[in-house]
Amino acid sequence: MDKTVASHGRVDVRDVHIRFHTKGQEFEAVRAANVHVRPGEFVSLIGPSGCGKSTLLNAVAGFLKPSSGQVLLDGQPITGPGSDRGVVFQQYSLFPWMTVRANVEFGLRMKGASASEREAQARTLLGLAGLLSFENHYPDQLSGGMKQRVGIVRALATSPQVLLMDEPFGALDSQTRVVMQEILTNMWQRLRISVLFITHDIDEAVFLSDRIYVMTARPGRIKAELAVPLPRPRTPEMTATPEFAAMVRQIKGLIREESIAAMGGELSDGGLAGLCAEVGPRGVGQLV
Ligand SMILES: Nc1ncnc2c1ncn2[C@@H]1O[C@H](COP(=O)(O)OP(=O)(O)OP(=O)(O)O)[C@@H](O)[C@H]1O
Repeated sequence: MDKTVASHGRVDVRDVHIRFHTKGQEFEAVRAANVHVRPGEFVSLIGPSGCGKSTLLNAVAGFLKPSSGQVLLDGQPITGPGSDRGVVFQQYSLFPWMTVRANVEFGLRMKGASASEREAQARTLLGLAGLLSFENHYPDQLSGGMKQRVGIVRALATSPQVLLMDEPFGALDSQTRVVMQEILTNMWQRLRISVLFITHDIDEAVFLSDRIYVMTARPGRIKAELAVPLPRPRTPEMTATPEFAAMVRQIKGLIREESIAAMGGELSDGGLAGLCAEVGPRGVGQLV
């Protein structure tokens, strides 16, 4: 379990276009996206609401097929969901009638692992997530942060090559969220699994990631690819460094342009400046 160098888990999204057909109309969600996750790398996708982040992640999960282009895992085309990819969503998806440990063991049971294998794997991962003393609790006895930790542990239990996380901390309060980021970065540093992570939170993306892809407003294209210059292991103190602040500022600027574009023609930069003069600086922050 304690891997230092990952040899599998390379994700290649090559020139992917995703179009939906609704009510007889074609709708382009993702255009010509190229995203790569190297084995053991932590990569985030960030962009304005509705730009196609979840759509792209769903293509990697195998929940939907791109209209064109390729999605590969370790060089093999992804044709559907598989146990080589663990998925964590914002909504907790635990079985309420099962204990924490039974939830974690579920995927292993499906794969035919023996009771002793299941128990050993579940207890190792629950220990890493600081949840061992809750193994016999039921989900409704846990806080939101704990439920999401169980969700992550459950996704990791079958030893996937890649962890796909769609706004996993989006439903948590800001303090819990920060603690969850630390727990996740510590677990990732220990396991070195490849991660593709979606977030709206720029600080979160910078703190966790090796690289960040910034997407444009719809149809989602890759606007920028940025390497995070912070060393590993990451510590909370790093969020107070000039490097961290500079990266956050850079991404904020990139997303701001796209958020304005996503809000349509009625808001130009000039129009926004007029609005800011009326509502004061707090109004600007809310728009970004
Ligand atoms: N199955 C679908 N059928 C039709 N349209 C869809 C479908 N799934 C997503 N869309 C549309 O595709 C666009 C991209 O959606 P997606 O959920 O991927 O964006 P997102 O960047 O993850 O958004 P958010 O940050 O708000 O979660 C949206 O306009 C959405 O309404």
